[in-house]
Amino acid sequence: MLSRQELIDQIKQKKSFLCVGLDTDLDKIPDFLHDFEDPIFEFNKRIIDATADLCVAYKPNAAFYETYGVKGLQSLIKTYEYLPKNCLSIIDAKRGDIGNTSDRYARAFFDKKASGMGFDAITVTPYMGHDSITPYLAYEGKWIIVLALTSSVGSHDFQYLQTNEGLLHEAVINKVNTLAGAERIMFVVGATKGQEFENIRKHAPNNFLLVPGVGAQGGSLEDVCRYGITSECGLLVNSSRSIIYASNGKNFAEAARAEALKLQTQMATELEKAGIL
Ligand SMILES: O=C(O)c1cc(=O)[nH]c(=O)n1[C@@H]1O[C@H](COP(=O)(O)O)[C@@H](O)[C@H]1O
Repeated sequence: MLSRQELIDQIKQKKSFLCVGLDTDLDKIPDFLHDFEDPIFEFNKRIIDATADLCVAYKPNAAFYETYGVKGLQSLIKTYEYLPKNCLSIIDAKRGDIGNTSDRYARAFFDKKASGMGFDAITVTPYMGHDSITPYLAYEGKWIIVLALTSSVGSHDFQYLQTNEGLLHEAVINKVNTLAGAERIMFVVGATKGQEFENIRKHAPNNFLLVPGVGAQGGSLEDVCRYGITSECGLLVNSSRSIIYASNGKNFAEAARAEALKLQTQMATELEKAGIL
């Protein structure tokens, strides 16, 4: 489990705020891996081995495992076990439900004794309000990563609606920040929303932001950092497909490392520019 200070220390040590997304798809992994008993785990293991010194977080997306039923869950549990302890482990589950159900989701992903998984952090949707978020806070030291302004095309459908408390995503950030401090709460802000980070930082000056959308979705790391980076970095930038599917040949792990290294090199420059290194 990584505390906020430990996460910041890792970022400085590795000169990286990269999160590698493990959106592992049996249709996209190299053919030779299908000869293994657990191709998903074999793929993840090699990606992790190839990138662990370049990133500070891993984010398996639950959908890519649940789609394969029991076997997929077994691959997810093995992947969780394999994740390096000096990296933040994020389960991208995007759950949201009434209190007692949220408590079960929290237990499923946070309580290793119950499920075999003890992730450090979970992504949560805020739509059902505070009682859909507080059950996760009962798990001491775990992070809750709340969707605020997503990278999706549909983000305009609801997230920019004007409310009495400002734009809906602003209201989400303000309300959720009353539930717990920045050592427990992060927000998702899509990299495709580079121009929005200045405003987001007005509402979330201290929170870490999980920023997906660099790579396959076209978001720019430079744009994100222009207003998103803080004196403690405050960013975890995720990329999934552009790293893990850089090649589908025998060299896929080396190709993934090369892509991760490109991002890590840019991140080191941004950390220096911000005076963090
Ligand atoms: O919560 C997320 O991680 C998330 C939020 C968001 O606004 N946009 C977004 O793309 N994601 C996730 O981030 C990952 C992005 O993957 P790539 O586009 O392949 O880098 C996927 O697992 C998405 O589900």
